[in-house]
Amino acid sequence: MDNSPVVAQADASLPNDTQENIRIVESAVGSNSPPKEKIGSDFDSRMMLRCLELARRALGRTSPNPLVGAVIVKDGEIVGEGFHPRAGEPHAEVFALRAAGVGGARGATIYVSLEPCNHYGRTPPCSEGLIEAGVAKVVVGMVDPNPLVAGGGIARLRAAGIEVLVGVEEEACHQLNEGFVHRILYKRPLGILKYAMTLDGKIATTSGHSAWVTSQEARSEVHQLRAACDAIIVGGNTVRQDNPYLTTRQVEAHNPLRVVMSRRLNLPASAHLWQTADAPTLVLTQKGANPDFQELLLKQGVEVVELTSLTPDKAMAYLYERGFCSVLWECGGTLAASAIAQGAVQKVLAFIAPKIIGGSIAPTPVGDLGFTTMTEALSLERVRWRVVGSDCLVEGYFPEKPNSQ
Ligand SMILES: Nc1c(N[C@@H]2O[C@H](COP(=O)(O)O)[C@@H](O)[C@H]2O)[nH]c(=O)[nH]c1=O
Ligand SMILES: [Zn+2]
Repeated sequence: MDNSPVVAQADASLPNDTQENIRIVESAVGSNSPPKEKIGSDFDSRMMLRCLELARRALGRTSPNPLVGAVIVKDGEIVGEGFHPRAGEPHAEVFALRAAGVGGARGATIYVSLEPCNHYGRTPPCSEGLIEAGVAKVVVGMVDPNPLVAGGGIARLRAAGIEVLVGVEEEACHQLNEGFVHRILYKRPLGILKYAMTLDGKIATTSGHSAWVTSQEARSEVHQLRAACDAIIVGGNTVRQDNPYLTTRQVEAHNPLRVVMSRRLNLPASAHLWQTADAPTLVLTQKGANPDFQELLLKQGVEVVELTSLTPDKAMAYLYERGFCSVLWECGGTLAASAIAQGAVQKVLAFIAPKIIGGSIAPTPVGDLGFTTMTEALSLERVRWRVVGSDCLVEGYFPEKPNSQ
C-alpha cells in the first residue's frame, strides 16, 4: 500500500456547498489532479442526473449488476424513462424504450448512465435494441468496465451510424456504481469500513457502552448507507456487546444481508439478529464449529456457512461468489484491523462526534496494525469532510493496488 502522506488543506477557495451544509475539501492528492472538462450541455447533465435518480430506485437490489437509469428525449421532451430493477430483469434501456412505445424512440436521444451492453447475458444486447428502435443519438454516463462490454457497446452503436457522446456526469455515474466497478476490476466486493467515534478516538466507554456516540442525523445517514450495500459484516464481539439489529429502519428500503463472522460460534442465543426477521442473516464460521448452536441458528431461519478458514479475505471472496458488489464493515477494532491488513477495506467512513470519553483502554475503531512509525500510517485519498447533524463525517479511499487478486 502506498503510504504517501495526505495533507488535508482547509482552503476557502475549495468547493463549498452550503445549501446541504456540506463542506467538501479535496485531499492534497485529489486536488492535484486537474479539474475535468465538462462534457455535454447543461441539458445533457440534467437528463443524466435524472437517469441516476431513476437508477437509485433499485438501490441495493441489482447486484451483481449495476444500477442503471435511462431517459429518452424527443423534441426536447422526455418520452420514456426506465431503470434496471434487478439482475435477470431487462436493462434500463429496455424499460425506457417500452415506455416510449412503438416508434416513440425513432430519431430520439437516449441518455443512459452506463454504456449500453453489447452481449448476450441474462438478457439480449441493448445496443441492438437501440439500433432497431432507430434512436439518433446515445448519451452515455460512463463506459461499462465489464470486459464483456468495455467500449464494445459504444463501438457497435457508432458502427450503426448512431451519434454517441460519452462521459456526461461521469464522476456521479461512477460514484453510484463504485461497488460494481470494484467487483468487476478486483473480483471482490468493495469493502467499506464505517465507524463512529468520539473526538478522542473511542467507539465505546471502558464498560462497552456505545449507544449513542453520534447524533440522530448521523445514525439516519448510516441507515441510508446500509440500504445501498449488499451485506453488513460484524464479528462475534459486536453481537455480544452491542446486540445490534443492523437494519435500515426504513419500510421501503432494501435491507442488506447481515453477516456475522464467528470462528467458535460462542454467541448469545437471544441476539436480536436471530430474533428479528426484518433482514436475512448469515453466520460465517469454521468447519465443525459448535454444532448445537448451528442447529439453533438454522431453526431460527439463520443461514450458516462453514469456511475452511475464516478470515476477512475469505469472507469477501465468499461474498463475491454470492454476487455482491459492496460490503459494509460495521465491526469492532480487532476485526477492522484484520480486514484492513488483508485488503478487505477500500473505503473508510468515520463519523466523529464532538464528545470526549477519556481513558486509555476504551475501545478504538481500528486495532493494532503493527505500525511503529508515522511513515507506516495508511493514508486515505480522495478525502471529503462534511457535517452531519452535530458530527463530522470523514470519508476517503485507500489507494487502489494494481489488480493483485
Ligand atoms: N444493468 C444494465 C447493464 N449491465 C451490464 O450488463 C451486465 C449484465 O448483463 P445481464 O446478465 O444480461 O443482465 C452487467 O454486468 C453490466 O455489464 N447494461 C446496460 O446496458 N443496461 C443496464 O441496465
Ligand atoms: Zn443492456
